[in-house]
Amino acid sequence: MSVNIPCLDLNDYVNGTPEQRKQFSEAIGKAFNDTGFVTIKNHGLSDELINSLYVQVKQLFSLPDEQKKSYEKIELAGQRGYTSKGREQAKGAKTPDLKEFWQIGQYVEGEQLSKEAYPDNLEVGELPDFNRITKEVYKKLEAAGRDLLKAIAVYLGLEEFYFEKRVFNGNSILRCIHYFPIEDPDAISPDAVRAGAHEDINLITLLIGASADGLEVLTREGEWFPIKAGQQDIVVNVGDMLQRLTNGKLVSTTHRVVNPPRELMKTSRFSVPFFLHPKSEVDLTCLSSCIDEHHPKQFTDMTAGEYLDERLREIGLKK
Ligand SMILES: O=C(O)CCC(=O)C(=O)O
Ligand SMILES: [Fe+2]
Repeated sequence: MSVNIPCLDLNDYVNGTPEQRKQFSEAIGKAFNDTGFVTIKNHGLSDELINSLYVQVKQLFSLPDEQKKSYEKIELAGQRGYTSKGREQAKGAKTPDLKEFWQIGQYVEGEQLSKEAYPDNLEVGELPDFNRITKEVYKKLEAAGRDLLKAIAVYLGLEEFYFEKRVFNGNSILRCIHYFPIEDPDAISPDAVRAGAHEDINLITLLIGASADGLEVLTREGEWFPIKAGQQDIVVNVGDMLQRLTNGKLVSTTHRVVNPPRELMKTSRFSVPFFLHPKSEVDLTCLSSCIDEHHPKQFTDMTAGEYLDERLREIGLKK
């Protein structure tokens, strides 16, 4: 099986020569056409920041369930604060994922946006450093994501800054996930997994190296390919919104997180994806440059907000 997930240097795009920038755009476009996944180095997050993030994330999930549940606001559909075990399942799956998570949304600046689309973030009263560090991580991943979108815009033949105003104050989410220990493997439903096969909803996802293996991507040949954990590089993949906008030219690749082997069942896994979303009112109608007689239009016209709403219902977070 030949799967090539290239590692690209973001510095080549941000500070590179015109030739390096062009090569970066071509390489990310090719990978997104091909597997839908790349890894990125020089993303702007130091090892120290990532280590302190994981220290905080582990502390958060080691709080008693009752305390965590005081931060669970069902009416926010999991978009802010805590989501307890058993609430989210992959689209089309019957059994919920074996995980709990905490979500942080946009720190809106310079304009008034509806509280319905942008509820206030919840702060963890017990862990002031968690709030501070996750905010820094949010901002840094958002900045890296905006640079990646510039390179992607160039690849698509759009103006370099096409995405900038569309993602400014965008509805992006930083999700801190705990895949809890499976104390008794025989007690769980046979089809229960850490994260069932799914595609991400948003434009692109930036995923900080997880604390353990388990992430797998589905190749075009229909085989599952494992992504090694614990690397300093950030894994970046295409989400359904970018696939829609590009009429399928860029592929939103299916991925999942499998359960650990039996001897590691009682261990936790932590991971922190950043889902980069546009503003809710952004139009996701397929770009006309991506439609022709060989590539007929595949998706109905929708705004990002409408699409997000539909998907949150499908995964059980919104009723
Ligand atoms: O935990 C991971 O490595 C991936 C998580 C993921 O795919 C998601 O939350 O959408
Ligand atoms: Fe995902």
